Amino acid sequence: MQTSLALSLQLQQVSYAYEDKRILHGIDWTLQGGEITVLLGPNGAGKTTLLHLLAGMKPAQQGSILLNQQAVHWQDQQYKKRIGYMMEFPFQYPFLTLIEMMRLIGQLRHVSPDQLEDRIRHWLKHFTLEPYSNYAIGALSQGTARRVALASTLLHEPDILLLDEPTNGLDPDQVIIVRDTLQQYCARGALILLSTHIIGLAEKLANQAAILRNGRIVYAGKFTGDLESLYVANK
Ligand SMILES: Nc1ncnc2c1ncn2[C@@H]1O[C@H](COP(=O)(O)OP(=O)(O)OP(=O)(O)O)[C@@H](O)[C@H]1O
Repeated sequence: MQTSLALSLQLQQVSYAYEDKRILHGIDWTLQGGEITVLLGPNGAGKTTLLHLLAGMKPAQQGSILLNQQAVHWQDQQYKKRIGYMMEFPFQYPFLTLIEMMRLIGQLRHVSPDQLEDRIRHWLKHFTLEPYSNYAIGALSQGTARRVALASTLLHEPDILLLDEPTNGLDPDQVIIVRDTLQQYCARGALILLSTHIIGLAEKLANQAAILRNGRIVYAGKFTGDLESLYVANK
């Protein structure tokens, strides 16, 4: 993982609209490496749109995104190499086997051939996916497919992880594994931002929260303990 002591990701006056429908309104917000931040907000608040902008899937229409104080272009390949983005509904080729798909993603993310097999083995073991190695992706349960998506996201060792509702469909054992994995990954200096509707997970996982309502950040900062009250108080 490429880690820098002062990893920071900053949004300055970032706005976005779908045609004439304004979704994000002049967002100013800074995220730091070595921290897990949860992004909370009601359905339609703009969480996924915000993650898309940070992942470089589309450009901010106004404002800038800065990595370590340097503005980044949304198509900057050096920036994208550092990003691991897991979508809410990850695209997976249903006809490839699990191992074939991980090899494909590893190659697309430029993992060197001499490291790729070791990393695949590591993450398959970590997420108890080994028994499914030769299953077609389309035959996996929702929770198993989601673990595959997370393992694939980590293959190129990104130092910025953006995760859209990563624990949807996982059983409690797997939620705990994902939580512990993200905490260990963060301890290596990574910057982790995830959206979730599960307050209990957010409380156990993160120490930073942001609340997005109607395209505006109404709270951003540290929290301890009762996140539900903080959420309700920031309407
Ligand atoms: N491609 C699109 N074209 C037009 N409108 C869109 C598009 N994608 C999202 N929207 C609208 O933008 C708004 C914000 O959507 P977004 O998915 O970012 O919200 P969200 O906070 O992630 O919601 P949820 O919690 O339901 O996943 C919603 O009103 C949605 O309908």
